[in-house]
Amino acid sequence: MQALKIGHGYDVHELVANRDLIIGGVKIPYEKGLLGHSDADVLLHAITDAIIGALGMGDIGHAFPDTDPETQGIASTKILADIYQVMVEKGYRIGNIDATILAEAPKMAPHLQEMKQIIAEILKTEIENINIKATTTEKLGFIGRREGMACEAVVLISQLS
Ligand SMILES: Nc1ccn([C@@H]2O[C@H](COP(=O)(O)O)[C@@H](O)[C@H]2O)c(=O)n1
Ligand SMILES: C[C@@]1(CO)OP(=O)(O)OP(=O)(O)OC[C@H]1O
Repeated sequence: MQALKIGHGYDVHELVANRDLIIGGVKIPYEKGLLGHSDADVLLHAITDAIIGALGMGDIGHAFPDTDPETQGIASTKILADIYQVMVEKGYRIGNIDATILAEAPKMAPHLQEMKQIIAEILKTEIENINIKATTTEKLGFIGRREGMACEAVVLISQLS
């Protein structure tokens, strides 16, 4: 029987002026962007953390410390691609991913298909295996006040036969 493993990821970044808003590898037009040591792609970080979690290897900050000057401004597509390689070397492939972006604005819906395409390409899986959705928090809390965004992701990985 092929072994299945599940992982969960959660990430938060602050919204600030003079930063690009990059989510799921897509640059989204908006008045603010997410702050981070990397490009602060909250969706890719949650997915990366979910894969790392499924592999039982800790978290994204362990693999990519935010104190490393070498990775300042790194694209999170690169981080996800690196973790994908680790996953393959350990003998696993993606089963499916389900992720939820928590953001009051802007609308993510017009960009979800492109995000899924980018993620499916990096993880060498069918686009049908990737589900991404978005919700507001009904103007409540730091997300509702547009001070930041969060993302949750779950991933199933299965052993290569
Ligand atoms: N940043 C967002 C938030 C939500 N959406 C889409 O709008 C729908 C309604 O959101 P509620 O939080 O009011 O339930 C939701 O189903 C998403 O499709 C979005 O695109 N971007
Ligand atoms: C990705 C890393 C590394 O560049 O930095 P940030 O962009 O600050 O993102 P965070 O979600 O705090 O995750 C871990 C970090 O080590």
